[in-house]
Amino acid sequence: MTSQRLGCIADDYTGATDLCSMLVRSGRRVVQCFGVPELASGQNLSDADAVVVALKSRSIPAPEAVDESLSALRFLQSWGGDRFFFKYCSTFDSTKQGNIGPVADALGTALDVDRLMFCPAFPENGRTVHCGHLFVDGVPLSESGMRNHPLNPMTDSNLVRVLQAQTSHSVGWLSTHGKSANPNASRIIVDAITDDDLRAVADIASSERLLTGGSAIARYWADAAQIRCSGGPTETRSTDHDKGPCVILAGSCSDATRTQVAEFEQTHPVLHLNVADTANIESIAGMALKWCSNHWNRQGDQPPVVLISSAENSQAVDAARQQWGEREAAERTEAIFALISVGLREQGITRLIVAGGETSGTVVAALKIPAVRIGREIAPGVPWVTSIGEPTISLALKSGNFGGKSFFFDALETSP
Ligand SMILES: Nc1ncnc2c1ncn2[C@@H]1O[C@H](COP(=O)(O)OP(=O)(O)OP(=O)(O)O)[C@@H](O)[C@H]1O
Ligand SMILES: O=C(O)[C@@H](O)C(=O)CO
Repeated sequence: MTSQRLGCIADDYTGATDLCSMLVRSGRRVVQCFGVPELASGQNLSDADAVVVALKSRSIPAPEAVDESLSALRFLQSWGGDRFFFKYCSTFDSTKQGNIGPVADALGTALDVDRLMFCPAFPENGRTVHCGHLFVDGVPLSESGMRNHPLNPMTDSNLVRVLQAQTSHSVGWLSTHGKSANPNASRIIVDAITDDDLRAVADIASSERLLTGGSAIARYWADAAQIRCSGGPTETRSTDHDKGPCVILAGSCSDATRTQVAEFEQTHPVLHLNVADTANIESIAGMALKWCSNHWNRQGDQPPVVLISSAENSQAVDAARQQWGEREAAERTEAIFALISVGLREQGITRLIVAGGETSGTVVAALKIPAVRIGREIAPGVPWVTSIGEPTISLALKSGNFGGKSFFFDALETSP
């Protein structure tokens, strides 16, 4: 086995955690950094086989996404990365203005790579690509829930067309079963319906210096490219706060998270925030924190687990948007979750489960967590992680659409 190391750039926080969880499946040591670390930050990444820099670059203007991605690349090169992976969403979340095409092009130029493959498929989570078209659980992307996504509505399932709108390079597609269109194009959407297809794609791409895609291909590619594998994920179990109280913060508006919250509410306390409320955010957060501490003070056999949700149903979200406008309602919600997470840490809480990519970003930023080590997997694409630095906190950061109905119970069962 060679000692090649893998540097990854992910365009969102929970997407990055998803990628990490796939890479640890083969026994790699993986560290996820939130934002581009200072080169002299002193973080010891020397024992990592792969480092994933998580950005929040999915929905920002393309030139900014390019700058941040190139700065992440420079960091990963200085860390010692030999191969590079650009991770975006398995539903190819992007707009006509970008950012998948512009970022991939910029990384390709920086690494002197002419031909780039795009492999978003994640069969285990129902995302497949056939003849260049993306399907979610068998439904064309443009007919799936993604067509209504507030930031990146995906209204075209044909990824060749979607990517072509974002790059001046020619775009084609290729399947591992010998079919292709415009196979000499310099940007290739790769079909994959099963994990066997992904293994075949990984073999084809094994000598590439840069690959782009969803999390699922990354693991097979890392194996095929013989990326260093030091053996065994870092254990996330922390002895001093085992199984203390746990709080779930659900800011995701996805149907999957709503179903998970409803399931959890049947047996556990749930607080539904009213974001439309004109009270100031400090008093809304203060009320939520008081509600939590009341649960800690109750005697019981089990450590208490409670959930705070901001998006019980679409009416609650619509009401907040009507009151504050779309952007301000989201910012207000995020500010409330930020205050709650800081308050919870002051209360000594060391286990947090967060649903939603933006919400996870807000919580991690509020808690000033620079990086995490990856631990046990809860559901495909969602592991427990442990913060690096003091005080240590265990987190599960879930992409809105990930996990089955019982996700929060699964997280508690596998919890450090
Ligand atoms: N009641 C609400 N009113 C307005 N905005 C809300 C409300 N609840 C949540 N939000 C905002 O909606 C956005 C949800 O995005 P988030 O990325 O957290 O979840 P998601 O889009 O479901 O998940 P993912 O991006 O992981 O697929 C956040 O900005 C959040 O603050
Ligand atoms: O690829 C996925 O589906 C996830 O990692 C993600 O990025 C969701 O936002």
